[in-house]
Amino acid sequence: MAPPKSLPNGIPTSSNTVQPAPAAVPNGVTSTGTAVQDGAETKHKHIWLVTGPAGCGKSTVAKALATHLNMPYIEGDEFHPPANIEKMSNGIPLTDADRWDWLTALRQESVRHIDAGNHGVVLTCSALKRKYRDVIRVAPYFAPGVFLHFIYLHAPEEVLLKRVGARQGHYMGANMVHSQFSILEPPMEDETDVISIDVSRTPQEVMDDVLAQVQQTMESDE
Ligand SMILES: Nc1ncnc2c1ncn2[C@@H]1O[C@H](COP(=O)(O)OP(=O)(O)O)[C@@H](O)[C@H]1O
Ligand SMILES: O=C(O)[C@H](O)[C@@H](O)[C@H](O)[C@H](O)COP(=O)(O)O
Repeated sequence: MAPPKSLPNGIPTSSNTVQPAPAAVPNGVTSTGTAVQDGAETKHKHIWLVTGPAGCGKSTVAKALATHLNMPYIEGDEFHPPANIEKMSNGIPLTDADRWDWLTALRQESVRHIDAGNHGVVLTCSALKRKYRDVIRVAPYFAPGVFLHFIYLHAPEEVLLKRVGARQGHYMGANMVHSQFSILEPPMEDETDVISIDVSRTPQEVMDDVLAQVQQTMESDE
């Protein structure tokens, strides 16, 4: 399939050029049953994208999942240009325009890891709006055969407010949480490449659920 039409910065122009998502991108993998313990066992390559608003636990979950699956981990926060970091540090929410190049960079970095021979990759990105998720959903155009899965972490705003408030040394302050919720578009039912996880539970409960659902996703498409 030809790559979608894109803007000069490589961003697909609109949803009518971003066809892939739920139906066209298979959501699972044939595995030997040991896939979750050893990702190298899987036949297909995977991008596991951990999403949700600030403080939902993306980094926490992604690091543990990457270790478990023996895959590289891409920390989305590290791919913001300095101008974005400065804005967020000053309590100014990013705009769509601020996010496009960042989203493309994350997609390209994921594809780069797949091209380099890794059997999969785990990355973090808030991906608050559906059109942001759609930017990543075109990854299989650039890495044919890769399967993309979103792991959407959700909890009430008050819970995340407390967690971001308690977190030390991060440019994203608690004053940014409300703006994240105000633009959040939780994945809809037709976004069938999404696993939803309630993160208002303990880290252990969250991780147990993530690993169970990841394994189930893989096995259901065997
Ligand atoms: N399930 C959880 N329960 C309590 N605290 C958590 C949980 N998951 C993560 N945290 C803590 O909440 C804060 C935000 O988590 P983090 O992984 O940085 O979120 P994100 O990457 O989505 O912004 C961190 O201080 C982290 O240790
Ligand atoms: O750890 C966090 O608090 C978030 O991951 C945060 O650092 C992320 O970079 C922003 O969410 C920027 O992107 P958005 O404004 O698109 O969420």
